[in-house]
Amino acid sequence: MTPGKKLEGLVAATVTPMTPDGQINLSVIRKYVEYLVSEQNVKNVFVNGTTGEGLSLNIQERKQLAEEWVCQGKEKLDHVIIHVGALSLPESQELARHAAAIGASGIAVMAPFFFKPTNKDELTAFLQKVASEAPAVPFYYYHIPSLTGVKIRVEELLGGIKEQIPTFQGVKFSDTDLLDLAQCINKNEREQFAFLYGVDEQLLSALAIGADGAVGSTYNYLGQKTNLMLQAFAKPDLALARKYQFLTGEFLNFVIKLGFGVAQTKAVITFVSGIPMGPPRLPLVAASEEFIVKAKAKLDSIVWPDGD
Ligand SMILES: CC(=O)N[C@H](C=O)[C@@H](O)[C@H](O)[C@H](O)CO
Ligand SMILES: CC(=O)C(=O)O
Repeated sequence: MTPGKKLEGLVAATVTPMTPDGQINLSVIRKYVEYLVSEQNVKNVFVNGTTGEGLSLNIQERKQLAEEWVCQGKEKLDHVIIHVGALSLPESQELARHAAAIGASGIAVMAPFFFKPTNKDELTAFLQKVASEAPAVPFYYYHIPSLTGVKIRVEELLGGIKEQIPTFQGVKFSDTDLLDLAQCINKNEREQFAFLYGVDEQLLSALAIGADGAVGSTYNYLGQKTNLMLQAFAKPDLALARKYQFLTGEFLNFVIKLGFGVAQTKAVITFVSGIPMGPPRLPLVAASEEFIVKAKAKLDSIVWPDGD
């Protein structure tokens, strides 16, 4: 891992491999790391988040997964970010201390979502109590209002945040409100925060407004294609960049209509990578055979540009 390097480009939100009987399967993580680096050209991971079913795992499992990712990623990955958010503050603090102790390159926290913070000060207080347990580890806020129900605008949250949380380093922004994202970027130019977008199907729009990169589930299997989109955008060859976004969007639009969530993501990564990611944990249920057949046919049917 490369400490101090600003987080940018693509970050894969990893799934948690499970055995058919529902235990976490640490044994495939070494291969998973190799696959991401060599097949997808993705060198950053976000572990135990939404895609990783982090909130469906117990503390012990979350620690074991964090350790395995840091250990396997040490030589091969640039950043291993561990999501340590939890409903219970002491649990979240324990996970933050653990992530620091094992040498994670960053930690992220989503807003607690059963009893919810109702304003910026309450949310900041919670985040501060977690971040301060890992005083040498870059801290990211994970904004995902569609799942947490916490709709406090990030623009508002960021005002003065460095004073409260000196390790604050950026935001994983999983919302479609690009006005909020734009204001965050515009108002925090001096801070060197990383803004990582989390709605993969519209990443290009976020790049246009200044996002530094992206964290998402689809970079597990569309990472290489999305990297070509980033290159086209940087060139800039907007027509080519749009072509990539249209095509990744064509796949996502198709699977979203079939019903697309973490279970289906696990199935897609399994057939693309050949690594068995296993079933999800209840209340999620495994993707159907019919979904797998249709999704695979769709992905195979897409004709990608040459990329140069
Ligand atoms: C709600 C959710 O899981 N969002 C993911 C990350 O934030 C995305 O990567 C989506 O899985 C992706 O954009 C496909 O809809
Ligand atoms: C998508 C994402 O970042 C997550 O799974 O947490």
